[in-house]
Amino acid sequence: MELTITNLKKQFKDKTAVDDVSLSLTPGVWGLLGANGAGKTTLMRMIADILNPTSGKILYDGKDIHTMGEAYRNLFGFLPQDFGFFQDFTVKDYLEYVAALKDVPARETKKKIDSLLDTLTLSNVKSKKIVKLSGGMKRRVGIAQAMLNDPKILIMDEPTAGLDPGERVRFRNFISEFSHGRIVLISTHIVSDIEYISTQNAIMKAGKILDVGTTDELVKQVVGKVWTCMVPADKMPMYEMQLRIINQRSEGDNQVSIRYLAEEAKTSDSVMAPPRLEDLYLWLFPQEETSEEGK
Ligand SMILES: Nc1ncnc2c1ncn2[C@@H]1O[C@H](COP(=O)(O)OP(=O)(O)OP(=O)(O)O)[C@@H](O)[C@H]1O
Repeated sequence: MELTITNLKKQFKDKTAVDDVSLSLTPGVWGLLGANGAGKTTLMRMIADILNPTSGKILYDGKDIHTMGEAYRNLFGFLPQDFGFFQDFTVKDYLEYVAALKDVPARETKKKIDSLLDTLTLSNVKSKKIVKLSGGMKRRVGIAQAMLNDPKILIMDEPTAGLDPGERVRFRNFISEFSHGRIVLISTHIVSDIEYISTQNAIMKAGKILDVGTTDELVKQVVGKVWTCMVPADKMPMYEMQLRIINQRSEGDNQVSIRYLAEEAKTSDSVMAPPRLEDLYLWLFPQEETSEEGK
């Protein structure tokens, strides 16, 4: 199974949101990383066949997705970033409605919904109206609707936004298990949410794919550029000005341990640290703050 994206472009008036993207998606979890406005949502909407490319092609096992119509939609699940719910529906009614739209066979609907509600810990709110749910619960209902038809291709735009730490861990495990034999593409700002489950990552900047690789392959770019050291707390303002600090933790005794990015050690006691995907992200997107909620 393969989704082949070739020279894909989307032009909005004078803005090129997706600029000549070529990418071959194979089964596994794909992390799509990029700063705000990089073009992730636009790319995902074209893959979901709800936005027409200006030029370029998307082929599913050699067939143009535009010509596949219903057949493509049947093997597809999509969680958009802005999810317009039917707020007055109960969770169960809403999922039944989506299941009918997606042609899930009636005899399988109840079992499928119950199983998703259970996995996404929504069983005890299934009779509640969606309008009454918390943000994280609504997001999980969104994830459930995307998965109702057991999709072979699952595209999720920021699925972990609003999930609490426990929910994120469950989400990661669930997606990791689900991805066998399927293509799962996830965009997120929360790098740690995909770093350990992604088979491959694609890094997007200004409409282009900068790099594609496993987490281990990609982080090689910042080997030798991530450092840790201890500094006196009262010197922190100076270090904050001079260094690209990724993390800091007060260690008591007026000491702060810091993790920073630099071509070479900037203090005599700095120790080189093994890089993480977040380090690479910050190296590539220096102005971008990563949201590490839930950590
Ligand atoms: N319908 C549209 N009309 C005009 N410009 C658009 C439209 N949709 C997106 N853009 C622009 O295209 C660029 C890419 O936007 P897109 O939403 O794809 O980025 P993103 O990587 O998903 O960002 P975010 O993480 O903030 O959602 C942005 O500059 C955005 O303003």
